[in-house]
Amino acid sequence: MADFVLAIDQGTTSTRAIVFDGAYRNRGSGQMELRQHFPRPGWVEHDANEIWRSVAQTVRNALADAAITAREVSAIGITNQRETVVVWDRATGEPIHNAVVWQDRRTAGICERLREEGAEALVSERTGLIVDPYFSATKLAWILDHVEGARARAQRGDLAFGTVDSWLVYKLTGGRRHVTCATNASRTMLCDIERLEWDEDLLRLFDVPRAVLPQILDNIAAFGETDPSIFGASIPIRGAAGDQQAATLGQACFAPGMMKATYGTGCFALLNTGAERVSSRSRLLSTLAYRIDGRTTYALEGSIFIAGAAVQWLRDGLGLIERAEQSGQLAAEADPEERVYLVPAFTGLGAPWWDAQARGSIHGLTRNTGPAELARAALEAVCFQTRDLLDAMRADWDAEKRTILRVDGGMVASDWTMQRLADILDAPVDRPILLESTALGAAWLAGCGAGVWPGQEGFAAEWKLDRRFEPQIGQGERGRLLAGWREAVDRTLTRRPNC
Ligand SMILES: Nc1ncnc2c1ncn2[C@@H]1O[C@H](COP(=O)(O)OP(=O)(O)O)[C@@H](O)[C@H]1O
Ligand SMILES: O=P(O)(O)OC[C@H](O)CO
Repeated sequence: MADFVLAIDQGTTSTRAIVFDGAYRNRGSGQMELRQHFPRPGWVEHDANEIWRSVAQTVRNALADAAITAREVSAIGITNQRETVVVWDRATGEPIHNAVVWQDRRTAGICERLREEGAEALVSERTGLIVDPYFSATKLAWILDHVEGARARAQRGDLAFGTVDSWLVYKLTGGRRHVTCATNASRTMLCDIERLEWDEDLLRLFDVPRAVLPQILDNIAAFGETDPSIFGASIPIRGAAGDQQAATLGQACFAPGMMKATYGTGCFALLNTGAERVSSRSRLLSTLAYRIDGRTTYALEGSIFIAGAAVQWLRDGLGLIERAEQSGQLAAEADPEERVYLVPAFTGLGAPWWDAQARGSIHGLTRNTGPAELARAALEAVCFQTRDLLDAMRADWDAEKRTILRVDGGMVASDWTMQRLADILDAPVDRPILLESTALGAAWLAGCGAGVWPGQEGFAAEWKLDRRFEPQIGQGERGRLLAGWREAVDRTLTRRPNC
């Protein structure tokens, strides 16, 4: 059997497919941008059929690029933007509404009401999440309430709900399978993350009929076989995971205490807490890292909404740079005596603050402040926000452990930012050679499931360091930097966090 494994990475802004060989080398890939629909302020939608077409096309392109046929692929692994909701008609396979994307805030009012009614305790106990429009449940209920006749059809069992993994498995298998993986289920706000079952109390709370829900599978499982008409031969789908969990796997963060952070447009950090489900006192999410062989591994997760997006703002908003990679060089020219802080709350602040109303601010401007100081402030903001997440994680779980952070995503190409990150965290930052962690994680699930790739230990042994960034500044300087950042955040928040 060939050891080629195909990863489908269906992200928020683009869809990618990568063929990996048994040495985890990228042997061919395809990528397509996805159109973003903003029907009203705060609303974000995707066309679910376009998502599917982009997957089918990028897989074909990746196979062609690798010069192999579907017959030579041992297995497919799927990873996806999480929380995004698709509802389709079981008879026709047609979505009844555009996919409502994780960023969509249309159900903010519903969440506010649920919080006022005291739903937070139940939601947090069963799901490890906080009541927020980010997650799937209220988006699903919204579709059922706003598409004519949908609720009655859902109750009759005529409609199916899925996160993007579920939708793709359904399409790939020619409509034969309606399943989801445990990590995606854990983000719906409908799943009990200890029993790994849909929860009756939550279904009642969010008014979701059980008949629309998919079956929950482990991250390595028999998800189905692709319909032979799609790629010319049937390929088994052996793995699936939400994209941040897949990156955790791709970074081989299998041991408790290991942590990864992915720096793309935003940043998502996950700390493996092992078999222990940690309830956060700092408003981090307590979520699934993965579920393999019927055993659940948990994680604490923190999300930063603006990471690389701050660099895009320097480029597109301020015109200070032409290309993202110039940001580090510009930041290095900043006057060390100038202390300028940017709090990039462009769309509110995520964990651990969760202040949706906060907006971005700049502190410490003087007549000497110029492009270099602003570039440094934008890159440092990503580092300070990561420090806030790390502090929250340490407060929640085993403060004694020395954390090593494994990083990936577009921003980690910047040596300046990675060094600053290590300085501000006061912890080493490890950048691997292979930066395709998300796709690799999905491929590993599938390759391991198909028996053509090694298990956790063998895979972890192959994780290779490109460069370790060690902290280089003293405690005094770090303390001054952090104090300045905390003051800037304090002045930006619109409400005090309840932690
Ligand atoms: N050398 C660099 N220095 C700083 N930021 C960078 C660099 N290269 C890319 N970025 C930032 O990384 C982001 C792209 O990363 P990527 O992982 O592709 O994101 P996404 O998957 O969210 O689209 C962009 O926001 C870009 O501004
Ligand atoms: O598609 P990405 O990489 O922006 O990731 C989105 C996250 O899964 C949302 O929770």
